Amino acid sequence: MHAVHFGAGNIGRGFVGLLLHQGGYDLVFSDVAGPLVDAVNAAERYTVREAGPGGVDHEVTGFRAINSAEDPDAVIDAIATADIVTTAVGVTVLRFVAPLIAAGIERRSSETPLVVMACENAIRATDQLRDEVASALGDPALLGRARFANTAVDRIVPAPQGGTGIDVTVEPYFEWAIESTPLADVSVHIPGAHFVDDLGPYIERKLFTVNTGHAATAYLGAQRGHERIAEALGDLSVSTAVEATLRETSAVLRAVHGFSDAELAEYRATILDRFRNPELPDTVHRVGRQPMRKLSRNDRFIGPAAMAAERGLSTDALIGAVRAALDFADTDDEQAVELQALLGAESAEVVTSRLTGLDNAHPLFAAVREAVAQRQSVLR
Ligand SMILES: NC(=O)C1=CN([C@@H]2O[C@H](COP(=O)(O)OP(=O)(O)OC[C@H]3O[C@@H](n4cnc5c(N)ncnc54)[C@H](O)[C@@H]3O)[C@@H](O)[C@H]2O)C=CC1
Ligand SMILES: O=P(O)(O)OC[C@H]1O[C@](O)(CO)[C@@H](O)[C@@H]1O
Repeated sequence: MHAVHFGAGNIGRGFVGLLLHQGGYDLVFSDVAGPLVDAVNAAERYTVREAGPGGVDHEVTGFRAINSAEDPDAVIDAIATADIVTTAVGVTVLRFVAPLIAAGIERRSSETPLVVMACENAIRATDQLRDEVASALGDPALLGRARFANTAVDRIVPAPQGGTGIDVTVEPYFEWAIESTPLADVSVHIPGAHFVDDLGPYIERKLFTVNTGHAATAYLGAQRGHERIAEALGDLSVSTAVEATLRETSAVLRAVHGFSDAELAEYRATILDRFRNPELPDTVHRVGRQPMRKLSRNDRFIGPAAMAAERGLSTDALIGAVRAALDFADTDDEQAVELQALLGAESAEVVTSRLTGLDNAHPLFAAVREAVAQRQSVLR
C-alpha cells in the first residue's frame, strides 16, 4: 500500500505522515520547497517527538519525497498507483495540487478507487478539492475512480526551532475524524482515526473551539506584547478574554448541533490545557498567521459570530478577538501586511465587506464595522 501526501511541512510529517506510516502505508511526500524535499530524501527515518505529559517518540520510515514543481510527472505517476492521497498544504493551495491529482486519476488503471482527503483547517476542504479536481479532469466521469472524504484534523504541530533536520515536535494529543459515507466501498487503515457518518458537528466544534481559541490567544497575546502562546495564556487579561470567546462559540455549538453544556465545558478545558503546554515552542506569529483567511466568512471568528448574531446570542468577546486580529501587524506575514494596507486605504464599510464577505444587512455587520473603524482611528 502507498500514500501520496502533499505538503511535507509540520502537520504533514508530524501527524498525517506518522498515522499513515502506522497504518502500513509507504509514503511519498510531494512538496514545492526544494531544501525540504532534499532533506526528506537524505533521511532514512525521522522522529516525531510528543512533548508534554505522556508523550513518547515515534519513528517514521519508508518514505521519499518528490519536488512537484520540478517533476510533476513523477507525482502523477505515484498517484496513478496510490491507495490514498492526502493534503496538508493550506486550504488556499488546494487548487494548485488539484490538477496533479486529476492527472493521476486519469493515469490510473487499478479498479480500486483512490481515496482523497484534504487535511486542512477548513469546513469541507475535501469538497473544495474535489470540485477543483473535477474541473481539471478532461472527462468528469473519471471522478468515479476516486472517493473524496472530508476530515477534521487536530494536533498542534509548531514550526521547528531552527536546524535543518526533519524531526518534528508535536503535542501528545491528536484527533482525526473522517467522513465514513464516501468510503463505504474502500478500505482505509489509519490507526487512531475515527470514522463518523456526519462530520459537520465535529469540524465545526473543532474549528470554532480549538482554532477560534488558539487564534484568539495569538491575536490578544500579540496585542499585549507576548511572543509565546503558553506565555500569552499566563496573562489573566488574555485568558479571561479567550475563555469568554469560547463560551460564545460553545453557545452557538449547543444551539446548532445540540452538544451539551457539560461536554462543551470539558472540551474547552482540555483545549486550553493543550494551549498551555509549556513544552510546545509555539508562537503567536505561527498561530496568528494569515489573518485575512482567519477573518473570512466561514472561518473561526466570523463563522461562529455570524451564527450567534443570527440567533440573538452574544458576540461581544468574538468581536473583541476580531478587534485584536485587526491589530496583527506582523511584517513577515504577507496577509498581515495586506490587511494593514487595506485598513489604511478603504472605508470601514468596504474593509468589513471585503474581509468578511458579510452583507451590510447582516446582524453582525455593524459590530465588525465598528471594530474596523476603531482600528482605523488608531492608524490615522
Ligand atoms: N500545524 C498545525 O498544528 C496544524 C495545521 N493544520 C493545517 O494543515 C495545513 C498545513 O499546515 P502546516 O503543516 O502547519 O504548514 P507548513 O507550512 O508547515 O506546511 C505546508 C507545506 O506545504 C507545502 N506546499 C505549499 N504549496 C505546495 C504545493 N503546491 N504542493 C505541495 N506542497 C506545497 C509547503 O512547502 C510546506 O512544506 C494547513 O491547512 C493548516 O491549517 C491542521 C491542523 C494542525
Ligand atoms: O493557522 P492554521 O493554518 O489554520 O492552522 C494551525 C492551527 O491548527 C491547529 O493545529 C489546531 O488543530 C493549531 O495549532 C493552529 O491554531
